[in-house]
Amino acid sequence: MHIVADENIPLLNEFFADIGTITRLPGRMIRPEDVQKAEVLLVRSVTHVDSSLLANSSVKFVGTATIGTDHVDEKWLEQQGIAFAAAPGCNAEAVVQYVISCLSLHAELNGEPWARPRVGIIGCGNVGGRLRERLDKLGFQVVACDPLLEKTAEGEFSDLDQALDCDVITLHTPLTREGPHPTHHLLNEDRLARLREDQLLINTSRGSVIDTDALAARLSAAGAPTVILDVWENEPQISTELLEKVWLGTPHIAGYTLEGKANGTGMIYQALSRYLGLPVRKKAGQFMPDPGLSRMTFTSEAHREEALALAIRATYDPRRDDTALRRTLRLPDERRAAAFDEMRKKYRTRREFASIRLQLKGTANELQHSFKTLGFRIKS
Ligand SMILES: NC(=O)C1=CN([C@@H]2O[C@H](COP(=O)(O)OP(=O)(O)OC[C@H]3O[C@@H](n4cnc5c(N)ncnc54)[C@H](O)[C@@H]3O)[C@@H](O)[C@H]2O)C=CC1
Ligand SMILES: O=C(O)C(=O)[C@H](O)COP(=O)(O)O
Repeated sequence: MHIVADENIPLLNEFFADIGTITRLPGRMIRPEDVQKAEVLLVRSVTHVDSSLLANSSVKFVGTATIGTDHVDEKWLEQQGIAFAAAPGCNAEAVVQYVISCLSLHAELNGEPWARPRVGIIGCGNVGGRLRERLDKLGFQVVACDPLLEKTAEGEFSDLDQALDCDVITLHTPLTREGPHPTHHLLNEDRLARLREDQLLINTSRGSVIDTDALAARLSAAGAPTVILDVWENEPQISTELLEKVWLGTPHIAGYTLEGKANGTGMIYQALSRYLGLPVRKKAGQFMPDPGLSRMTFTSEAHREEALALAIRATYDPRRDDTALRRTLRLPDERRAAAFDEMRKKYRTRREFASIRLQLKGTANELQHSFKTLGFRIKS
């Protein structure tokens, strides 16, 4: 069996070498001639999978090791009888931890208590729903907006305007252009105009959920909100004007923990195995190496806010990725897009909170509860 795969999918050999022969290609460079004789195509978010790529191919199964599926024409695949599998929720935990890190950093730099702001979560699926639950338990006031879920899911939901009125607004919708609640340019000029200077807006969904030109203009006007962007319109050719104006900008890596990426590969391996009628023998967890940082200790002297900030930041500090992305502003225009992709390709090994075991010596129960809620493991 011939498998064509994006070279940035981790653990390709470990999961797929005994299923077929793997040809690895840069995701943005996969061409019709590359897949013509392939039976299986494995991609990440940068490969557009549609009739123009697959019309003359022998591909019978497409897997994307990502949560988002806006790069795949699922309707066309279905019409052609080509099986398709994505990896829902694979890196949801990574994105949640990215947002929590941003919230904690923002609170610390503004000298504000950690759980004070009201957080508006727009899109409450795997990422937003998990974030909602965690922030609720940590004592945040959460305003959840998800018009597609509100009729079926438990819990209270609010409308978009209520979510957009919160101290923090965080976007977790898919990118959609059709249906009753499309998200393309959901945050348009009109909605962006209503945002206030005291608000923080975080986008880890897809760049096109916000209108770039309108956001750049809003950030140049008086009373602009603080903005953190992980995702951008027209990646990898992102707007340098916008990058200069946001508080933090990262190169679409919110989901890039080792666990999140490996889960993505594991999920499409499972789907392909089931499709081929093969036994599912491997799991992402078996390929996880020991983390570089495996233990931290806090004593009874530990102050809750500081201890949480320290542990969160030791695991992930968004300023590091922001600094690296901002460095690309110095490059000539023609090299910037490649540098964006290169940063993602060579992204360091980032681990999740659960990879760290905390030793708590006589600390208050409240601190233990917060650490557990965040997902750290406590050494008893
Ligand atoms: N920055 C990154 O590295 C990553 C980005 N993502 C992006 O995050 C998105 C969300 O991920 P998940 O939560 O796992 O997806 P999901 O499909 O589990 O949840 C999305 C939720 O958004 C809701 N929604 C749809 N349209 C809406 C609208 N107009 N207003 C409010 N809610 C709406 C849906 O009802 C659903 O509950 C993905 O589609 C992907 O584009 C996902 C993983 C990593
Ligand atoms: O899972 C998703 O959806 C994402 O946004 C991915 O984390 C993006 O990573 P790449 O597929 O672009 O490597």
